[in-house]
Amino acid sequence: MTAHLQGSLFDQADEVRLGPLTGLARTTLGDGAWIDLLPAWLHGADALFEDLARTVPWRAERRTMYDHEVAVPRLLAHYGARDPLPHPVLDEARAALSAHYAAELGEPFTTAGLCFYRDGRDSVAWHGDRTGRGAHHDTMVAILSVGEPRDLALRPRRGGPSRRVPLGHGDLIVMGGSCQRTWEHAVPKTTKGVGPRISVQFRPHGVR
Ligand SMILES: O=C(O)CCC(=O)C(=O)O
Ligand SMILES: [Fe+2]
Repeated sequence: MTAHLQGSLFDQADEVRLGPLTGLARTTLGDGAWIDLLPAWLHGADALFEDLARTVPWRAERRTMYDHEVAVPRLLAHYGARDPLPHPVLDEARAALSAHYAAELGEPFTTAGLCFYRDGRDSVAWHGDRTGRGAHHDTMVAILSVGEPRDLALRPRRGGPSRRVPLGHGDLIVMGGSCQRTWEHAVPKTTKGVGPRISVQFRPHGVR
């Protein structure tokens, strides 16, 4: 009896599953941009972190900056629309997001980009996801975060104060409207002792 109870409690804590999206709350940023937030959408986020850290074929990339080749300060992986995602709960997350935003977005989320921030020195500089259609069209980028929280910073492109949203442990943020065009986002470096974080970014076709 006792052993059974312990077993089921352990299973519950370890179970990786999504909650409902009903608690999503929208914040209007201005210039047609908004963010939707849902803290702790994913239960068992630590277990998913461990699984992704171990099983995803992480790539360390290098980029040319001016005339130097520098290491990209995070590890990366990318899954196209037809690639199997590295954990079944990510397929569920993509389907749930596609269903929830179907009317507003008008198309499904298809691709998944993954970033692994090993410690506070890993980061992503200010940018918008506007290599593709995000440059000219309203779109959405949904990000599920597991591992230790890191701040996602957001600032208006035309200038003005930035805001920071700490994201980790199964939190969901969706950047929508003109956010990729009129706002920029970043994961700033930090000298605080922070543990590793993995983010999963779901995007529609042609948005990068
Ligand atoms: O890790 C994050 O939450 C943000 C990543 C990001 O902005 C990107 O890969 O375009
Ligand atoms: Fe981005």
